[in-house]
Amino acid sequence: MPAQIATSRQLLLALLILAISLFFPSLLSRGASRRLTQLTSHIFPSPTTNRAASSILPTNRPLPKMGYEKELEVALLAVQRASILTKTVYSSHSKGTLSKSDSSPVTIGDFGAQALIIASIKHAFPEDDVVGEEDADDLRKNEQERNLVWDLVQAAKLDDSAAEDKIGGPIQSVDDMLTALDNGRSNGGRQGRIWALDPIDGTKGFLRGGQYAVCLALMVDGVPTVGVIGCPNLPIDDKAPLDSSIGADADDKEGKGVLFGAVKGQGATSQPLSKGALQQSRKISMKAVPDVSQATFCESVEAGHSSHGDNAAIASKLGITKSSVRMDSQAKYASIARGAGDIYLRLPVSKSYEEKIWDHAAGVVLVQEAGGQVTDAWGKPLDFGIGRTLKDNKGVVAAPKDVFQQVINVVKEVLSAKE
Ligand SMILES: Nc1ncnc2c1ncn2[C@@H]1O[C@H](COP(=O)(O)O)[C@@H](OP(=O)(O)O)[C@H]1O
Ligand SMILES: [Mg+2]
Repeated sequence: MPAQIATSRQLLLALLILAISLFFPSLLSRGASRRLTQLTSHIFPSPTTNRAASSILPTNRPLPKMGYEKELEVALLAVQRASILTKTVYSSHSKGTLSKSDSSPVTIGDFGAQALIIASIKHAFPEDDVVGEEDADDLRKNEQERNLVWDLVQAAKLDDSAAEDKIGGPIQSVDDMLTALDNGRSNGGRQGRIWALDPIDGTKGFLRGGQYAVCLALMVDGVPTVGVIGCPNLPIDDKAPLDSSIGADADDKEGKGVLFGAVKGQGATSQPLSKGALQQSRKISMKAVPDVSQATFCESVEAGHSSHGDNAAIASKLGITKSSVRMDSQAKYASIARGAGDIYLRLPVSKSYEEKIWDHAAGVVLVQEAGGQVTDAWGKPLDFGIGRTLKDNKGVVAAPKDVFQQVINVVKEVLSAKE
């Protein structure tokens, strides 16, 4: 009761000061103005204020519902279903690999997962655009490959029929499958709702028997807003230690498969990536790093994707003596978001390479919502609104907010020394 009286008094006081500030702004001292901000933020807490506090202190309370519930649910189910397909291909001997025009590999798993996810999005949100990594050109030319993908697409189903219905049920025909694949050709942009999809991120890891991820993000007016990542080969246990074996022992399926989700302003979660209904998710957050020299940093397995030499120089300047954890795909973002690792370094190898939006959008939402910060290697915000690539950015650095500045200063030092 006394608390209620105090709150209504505070409310009256805030309204009074607000009225003065509107009609007689010059009468308001800086102190009164600060008090007004404190009072209003206490009485009407903003989602951002809540997020900053909750990202440091993990809690088991359910996340507040503040919009994008349907987008998150559809994305989680779509990624869950596509992951069933990718797991089938992962465990089969032949992965139907083709070489793309940029000589990077693509498998029947990439095509099948993209078709399933885009069909789900178009069922739930027919007006939305999709920037997908793949298209149907190769499948239209290659009947054998097309039939293999069609078999996979028909076989991948969620156990829960209500969940299947939410994402539109099975794709009805080969033509519908090809159309779904081709619906990923959007050029992206700054306006409206655009999904960024990487059906199998870390294809080289997928082929090697390492980590890979099914990644989907909704961007609203160029801002990554919903992010979902399925990691079939990561341990379910958020607290499982992250060491160099993470990218190598993926054959052992016991206790593996995680589905991560995040919505801007609402925090990030993980849950097992099983075939059944979505499970109770756990809130995840980045680990506090009181001493950066004790941090665990992650980098690509592929030296062609991120400069191992520059990453090592940065780690050494930060006093980090532990060797890096190398793993493919956005499993790196997911791993630091749940506090298994701390820092993700992706220093550019080639000056001309433009990072693709589908390689980062989902991971960025996850890390930001878990209490981290992500920029390019020069500390510039990543601009997802200029098209299919991050053409105004070079490289990527992700770290907990508390140590971010310290890390980016060293990254810039190492980059400047090379200029
Ligand atoms: N020269 C390069 N520099 C940076 N990234 C590159 C690259 N060549 C390819 N990539 C991207 O690196 C992604 C994999 O990242 P990682 O090394 O973190 O696993 C690839 O995604 P796909 O595997 O979806 O093609 C591809 O888009
Ligand atoms: Mg990728």
